[in-house]
Amino acid sequence: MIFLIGFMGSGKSTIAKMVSEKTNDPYIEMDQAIEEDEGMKIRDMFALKGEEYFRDKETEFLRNLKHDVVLSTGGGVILREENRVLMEEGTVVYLKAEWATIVERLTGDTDRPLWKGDNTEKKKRFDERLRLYEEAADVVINVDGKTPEEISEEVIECLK
Ligand SMILES: Nc1ncnc2c1ncn2[C@@H]1O[C@H](COP(=O)(O)OP(=O)(O)OP(=O)(O)O)[C@@H](O)[C@H]1O
Ligand SMILES: O=C(O)C1=C[C@@H](O)[C@@H](O)[C@H](O)C1
Ligand SMILES: [Mg+2]
Repeated sequence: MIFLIGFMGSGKSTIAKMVSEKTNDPYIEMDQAIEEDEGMKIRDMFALKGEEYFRDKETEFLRNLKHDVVLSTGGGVILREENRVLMEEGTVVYLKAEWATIVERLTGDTDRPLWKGDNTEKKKRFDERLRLYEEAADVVINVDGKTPEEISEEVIECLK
């Protein structure tokens, strides 16, 4: 089991897909799986049911994960201790991006419910999470200035 963790925009979906293609392990997009189970977009879940409801769905998803997969997690999966413990079942790879890289990639994005407000608010969320990503990670990969191809190779290398 490979868990890719990291802030919004760090490249989890891009890299999970690539690693899965190279290793032939199935790939699951956690946000998408929850949206399908709930029949609702995460943005709407946040608006209609609240963030805690979505966080419960994340924990339920991890509890029920049985097969060996490459999992692209949601950016906030590290917030709950239970999630961090559940992920100890597999190899947790943290895609670590500088703040500037995240801003460069997500400027103009309107799809992510927690990518909102001014830059100070967003940067605060980023800074508060750094420690939790580090704590949950078995492996840290710095992604700044690297291509998806290079990063996916690094991920595969560290699984050997
Ligand atoms: N190594 C890279 N170099 C340049 N651009 C990248 C790289 N990895 C991802 N991107 C681009 O950055 C954006 C965010 O990537 P991606 O959606 O994979 O991140 P994510 O971690 O899955 O984000 P989220 O948590 O919001 O789902 C996309 O437009 C993607 O094409
Ligand atoms: O960083 C976060 O808290 C989130 C990231 C996304 O992947 C989604 O899981 C959701 O928008 C919350
Ligand atoms: Mg993603």
